[in-house]
Amino acid sequence: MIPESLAALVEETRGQRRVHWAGREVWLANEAWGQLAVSLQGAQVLHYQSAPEAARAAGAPAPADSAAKEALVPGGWLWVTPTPQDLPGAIRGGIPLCWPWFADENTADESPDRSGPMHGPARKADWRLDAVDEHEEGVELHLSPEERLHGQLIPRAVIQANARRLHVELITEHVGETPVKITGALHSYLAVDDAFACRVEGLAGATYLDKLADFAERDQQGELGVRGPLDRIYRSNAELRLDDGTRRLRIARQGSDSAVVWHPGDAPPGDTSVEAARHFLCVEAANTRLDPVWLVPGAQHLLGTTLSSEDTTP
Ligand SMILES: O=P(O)(O)OC[C@H]1O[C@H](O)[C@H](O)[C@@H](O)[C@@H]1O
Repeated sequence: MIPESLAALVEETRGQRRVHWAGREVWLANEAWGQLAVSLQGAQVLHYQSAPEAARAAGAPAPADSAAKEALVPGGWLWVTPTPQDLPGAIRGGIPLCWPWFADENTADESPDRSGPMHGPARKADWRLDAVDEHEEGVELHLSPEERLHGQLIPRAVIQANARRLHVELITEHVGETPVKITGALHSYLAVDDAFACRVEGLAGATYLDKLADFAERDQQGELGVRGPLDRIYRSNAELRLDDGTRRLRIARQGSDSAVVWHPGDAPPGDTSVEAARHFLCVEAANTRLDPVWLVPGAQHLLGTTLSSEDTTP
């Protein structure tokens, strides 16, 4: 579910190409296996739609969103705001890479006054496409930041897309001399019919920190039904299912013992209308204060997420 100007660029693509959208350079693919859009700002996947999903979605009506400058076009597993911030802001939507910290959790390690940017510098930085590995079944992209973002750590991103799944990896390599603590997230904005009619399965019985209640620790009673604003960090490495009543998305995570579920309710950030916000739910593969990673010199950490549809995956 992406803005119609981006959807039009994807539809007009035959094979692969680079375009400019919302002031960012964006790599597009429209292939037999499906569609993919990746912004080079932040190595951020903006859109993924498998060919089987496209066939099912054809003809679905666009959701009403009169407040937006342009309509959100249905289709795909990811949501992008129709009113993105100008550069150097980050685009709200798709899968932003939060690195090397989640929210403001260990900015203290970066800046003693905890003044580092929310979710770290990676999501606003320029990344370059180091390699595109195409094959009949899909594509694999490798990206790295244009500039050093940390004195001792180097991140890189791997994005794989084919007709069955979207897989994103954020790999951190320690090239320095002293141990460093990292957190982070693959901050997936998943496209849903109605955020407040969603069910997230796989978290029943898990404990969570409720960020809307000063990080109070609670237990998840039964499966999670989203009915309003929430901002929770679940202690869980379980595979999750997001059911919005129209489709079921499977969310697997690698190297992540924290699952963040976030929706701002009827008070979304300024770059998103209330109506547009009804069509996303964030379910994030994360490392947070519950499972920070201490990287030692020479070590690597991989944070990954794999999205697949229960309808298309055998
Ligand atoms: O507005 P952003 O900086 O993109 O952050 C959006 C959201 O990200 C995470 O999900 C956090 O748990 C939320 O507390 C935060 O509001």
